[in-house]
Amino acid sequence: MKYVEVNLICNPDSEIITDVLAAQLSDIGFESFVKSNTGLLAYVPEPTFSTEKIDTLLQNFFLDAEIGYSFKTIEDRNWNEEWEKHYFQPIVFENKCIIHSSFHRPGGDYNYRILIDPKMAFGTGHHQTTGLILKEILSMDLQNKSVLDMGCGTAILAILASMCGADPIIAIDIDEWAYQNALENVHLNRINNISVLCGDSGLLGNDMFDVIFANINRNILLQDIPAYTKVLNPGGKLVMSGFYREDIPVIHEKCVQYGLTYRDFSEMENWVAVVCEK
Ligand SMILES: C[S@@+](CC[C@H](N)C(=O)[O-])C[C@H]1O[C@@H](n2cnc3c(N)ncnc32)[C@H](O)[C@@H]1O
Repeated sequence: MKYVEVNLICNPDSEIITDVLAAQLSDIGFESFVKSNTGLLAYVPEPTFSTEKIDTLLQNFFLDAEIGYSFKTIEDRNWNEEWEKHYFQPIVFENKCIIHSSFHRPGGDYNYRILIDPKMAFGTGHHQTTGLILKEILSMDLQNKSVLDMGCGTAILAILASMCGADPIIAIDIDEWAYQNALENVHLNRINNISVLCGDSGLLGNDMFDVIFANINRNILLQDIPAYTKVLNPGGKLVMSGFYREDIPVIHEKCVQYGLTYRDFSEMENWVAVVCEK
C-alpha cells in the first residue's frame, strides 16, 4: 500500500510538542513517526490521509506552538522499523542500566541491560517520566517485593524491577497495542515472573503489592489513587509520574485523603515523580 509522508515543522521543536502531536495524529490514522530536525515526519496509509483532519487537529492543538506541514506520497516500507531506528537510541541510567533495542549492539559493562522493541508503545526510557521512575527503581531495595506496574506501556519499569529482584510482578495497560508489546518485551528479556494484563484499575483486587509504579497522567491517577491504595500493603510505596510540578498539591491531597504519607518527589524538566507510603 502507498503511504503519505507528512512533514510537520514545529516551532518550538520540543519533545513534548512532537510527542503530543504524534499521539493526536495516531488518533486520525497515522501509523509511524520519525523525529526530524525541525519537528516530525508522520506516515499514514494513503486511503486514510485527509488534509481536513490534519487542519482540524492543528487548529485545536492545545500546546503553544506554530505547526506547518507539507506532504508527499511514497512507497510502502516497514514503518515501525524505520521509526525505531531513527527515534530510539540506547540510553544509560546512573551508569548501571542501559536500555536499547534488539537491533542495537552497544558495548559497556552495566548491571542491567534491558531490551525494548517499542513498536508504538510508550516506554523507551527517553521520556522524563519514565527516566524518573527508572532512577527511583535503581535506588530502591526491591528484593522479593511484589510489584504492580500500572500503565506499563512497553513494560520497561516492570522489567527493570524484575532485574532488581522484585517478585512477583503484575503489569497492566489499558491499550491493546501496549499490552501486546509488553508481552513481547518481557519475553525478549527472558523474564518469567511478570504477568501482563490488558485493562485498567478494575482488574485490581485479588493481589496485594509492596510497591506500585504508575506512570500515567494526572487525571487517571487522581481517579485511581483509591484503587491503588486498597491493594498496597502497609508500609508499601506508591510511585507515580506523568504530571507536572504544579500538579503535586492536588495529587498530594488525594494521597493524604486515602491514608498515604507523602514522602518525596524528583523532577526532570518540570515533569515529576512522587513517592508516597501507606
Ligand atoms: C506515560 S505511558 C507510561 C509507560 C511506561 N510505564 C513508562 O513508564 O514509560 C502511560 C501508559 O498508561 C496507559 N494507560 C492510560 N490509561 C490507563 C489506565 N486507566 N489504566 C491502565 N493503563 C492506562 C497508556 O496506554 C500508556 O501505555
